[in-house]
Amino acid sequence: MWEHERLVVRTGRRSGLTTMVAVHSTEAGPAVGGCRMKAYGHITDAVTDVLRLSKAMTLKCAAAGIPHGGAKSVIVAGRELTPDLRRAVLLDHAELIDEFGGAYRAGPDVGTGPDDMAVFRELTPYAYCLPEAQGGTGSSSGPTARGVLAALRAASRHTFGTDDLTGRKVVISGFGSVGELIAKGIEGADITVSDVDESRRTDEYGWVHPDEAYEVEADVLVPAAVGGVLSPETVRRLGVKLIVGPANNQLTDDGVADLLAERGIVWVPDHVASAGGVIYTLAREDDGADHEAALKRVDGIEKTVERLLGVEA
Ligand SMILES: NC(=O)c1ccc[n+]([C@@H]2O[C@H](COP(=O)([O-])OP(=O)(O)OC[C@H]3O[C@@H](n4cnc5c(N)ncnc54)[C@H](O)[C@@H]3O)[C@@H](O)[C@H]2O)c1
Repeated sequence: MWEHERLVVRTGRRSGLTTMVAVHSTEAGPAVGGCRMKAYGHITDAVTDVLRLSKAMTLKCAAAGIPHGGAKSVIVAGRELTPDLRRAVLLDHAELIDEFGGAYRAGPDVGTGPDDMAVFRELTPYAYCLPEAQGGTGSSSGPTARGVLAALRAASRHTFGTDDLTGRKVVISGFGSVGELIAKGIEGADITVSDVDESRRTDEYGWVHPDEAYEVEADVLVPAAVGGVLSPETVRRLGVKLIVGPANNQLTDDGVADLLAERGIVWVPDHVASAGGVIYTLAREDDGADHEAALKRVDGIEKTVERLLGVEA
């Protein structure tokens, strides 16, 4: 069933590259969501991604109690763009964002960052997270990681009876900006990380090949790379008790949640665990909250997860 308000796919007049915006819902308020820049095998894969991600943003805002709807945008491009072509496609995309007249407001996502948001701002006011030097809140990775750690505390109390993870084994799949901050924020645990990018390997933590990350016997699994990692097939092979992480759309379909429950594996929905970035950004940039007050709102994810799992306070 078609449940989105709007999907626009456009060939950029400067770059010749395809970009798209999907607005899932503006019922609760203007729709917010990141702009993903990524290579896709086929254009239909990008459309599927933008539709799923925008819907997840509606759920994320609702679970976080934010008066916004969900949207997402995609720039179909790999990492090999020249600086000129990158700028051209960003300007093309900014033009498209602006046509939504504020119904869609963009932030960074995989493949884009604060500098790209500054390029958007040249053509539209509807971009968050500009670099701090330009008056924005910059990367949201820190608040996102903080929100995951808050979710992890509540979920650990539910699963293990304590939020002290000393001596427990934790596997983090995706050792990027959020994954690394999560690793730093977990005290006393035996941490193993995994990434498709071998250059991310470090002596500080154990290392497992990405193909095996979902088979390791451990207490906690933190999906911090890409979506679609929890399928009926992977769930059968999982050797963990708790899953909580920032990757968006972790399940290949909703039925996988039932399979996890059948196996007694606790899973914190990603739209709850990964909301720290959007909570922080909107608190600072829309509501004028200061850094500490915005972080306090991010920490509210702990209470949300307590309620979700029925944890005794
Ligand atoms: N940064 C945020 O504020 C934020 C907010 C909400 C959700 N998320 C989600 O959290 C996840 C991580 O975000 P990030 O900002 O750290 O991204 P990132 O690009 O910095 O890191 C992702 C890492 O995952 C690795 N990777 C890619 N495919 C992989 C695979 N199949 N197996 C293992 N590793 C793989 C990449 O090499 C990279 O190091 C993403 O799914 C993102 O959508 C991020």
